[in-house]
Amino acid sequence: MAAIKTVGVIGSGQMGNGIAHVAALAGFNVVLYDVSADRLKSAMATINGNLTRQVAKKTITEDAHKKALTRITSSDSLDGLAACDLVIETAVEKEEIKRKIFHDLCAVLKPEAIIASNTSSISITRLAATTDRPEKFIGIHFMNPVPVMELAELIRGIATDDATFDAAREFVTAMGKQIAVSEDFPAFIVNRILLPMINEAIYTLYEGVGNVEAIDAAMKLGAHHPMGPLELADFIGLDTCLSIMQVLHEGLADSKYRPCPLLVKYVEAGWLGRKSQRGFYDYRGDKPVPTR
Ligand SMILES: CC(=O)CC(=O)SCCNC(=O)CCNC(=O)[C@H](O)C(C)(C)COP(=O)(O)OP(=O)(O)OC[C@H]1O[C@@H](n2cnc3c(N)ncnc32)[C@H](O)[C@@H]1OP(=O)(O)O
Ligand SMILES: NC(=O)C1=CN([C@@H]2O[C@H](COP(=O)(O)OP(=O)(O)OC[C@H]3O[C@@H](n4cnc5c(N)ncnc54)[C@H](OP(=O)(O)O)[C@@H]3O)[C@@H](O)[C@H]2O)C=CC1
Repeated sequence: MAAIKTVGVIGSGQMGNGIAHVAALAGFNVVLYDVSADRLKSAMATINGNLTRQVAKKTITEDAHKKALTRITSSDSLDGLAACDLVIETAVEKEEIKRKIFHDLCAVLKPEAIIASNTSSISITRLAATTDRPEKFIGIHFMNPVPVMELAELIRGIATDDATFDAAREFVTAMGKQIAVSEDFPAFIVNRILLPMINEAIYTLYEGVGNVEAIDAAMKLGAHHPMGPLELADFIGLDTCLSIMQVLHEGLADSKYRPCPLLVKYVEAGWLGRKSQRGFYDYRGDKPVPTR
């Protein structure tokens, strides 16, 4: 298989901009695509801001910052991804949206290109089956924030061939990440363990066992988690948390994965966490204020 030089990233949200940032720093050419030109603009500003912070902290040089930026181009059309050797899909955690993206992407992509999904939970085998190249399809699941977290999970679908797995492993290693290989079961390893914990924290709030501050303080100070579970849920995005719990609940058919009704209510309200300025905390003022 030819070496990966140009990487496409679909979706320029928090994961998409993080993957583009780290891939460009690692020397890959990156084409960042999103349906919204405004989103692309703000993603480029976020990447520049995060690179600037790394320069200030002396983790990268100013030259590396400048070079990384020149390696990233943005495109508001999928046609912009035609020359990519690898495309990583990182749009919202909704299967029907991902299926449509893969359908449209296959029409423009060269036949030898690899397609990866950064999905948090959805079956790689099922997503691969919507493409014209299931043997060249793989799950590469980065963690948030991508520039900071050390891990990426690699998930093979039933048809993923060895050459694709090896190329993905090489790519992730070049990005400076460690790998955990997961079988293709709902939510893989990290989210199979992490999301039920977050969902349980929301039940703890729903049942009045503790308020937002008490629950987060308990897990930060009592279990040394870097963020409390409700703060982390806001950071991930409550829509994404709910989608992952729904995939676990449906995919494993076990009531222990039932999404907490309070999580459903927050998502229905459009209170999605940090990205919408309100979730278990309200981020519109100087300091986050608990909403319960
Ligand atoms: C849902 C899924 O599918 C899977 C997932 O990703 S689940 C989520 C996994 N992620 C986590 O669990 C994150 C848990 N939280 C943490 O580890 C930490 O709170 C954190 C690393 C995010 C921030 O740490 P902190 O100490 O509170 O903040 P801060 O001191 O400002 O930042 C620590 C470092 O991260 C960097 N950083 C923080 N946020 C960043 C961002 N969004 N982008 C780039 N760099 C960032 C900072 O520059 C800083 O770098 P140095 O160590 O070089 O100084
Ligand atoms: N948040 C997290 O902690 C993690 C998330 N993930 C996974 O990564 C993916 C993205 O998550 P995240 O970055 O948090 O989500 P965000 O909501 O931050 O970003 C999603 C982006 O995708 C865009 N988008 C929506 N529809 C399309 C489309 N049809 N084509 C292209 N772009 C589209 C959105 O645009 P608009 O807003 O205009 O709709 C938005 O810019 C999900 O699959 C998620 O499960 C994986 C690891 C960690």
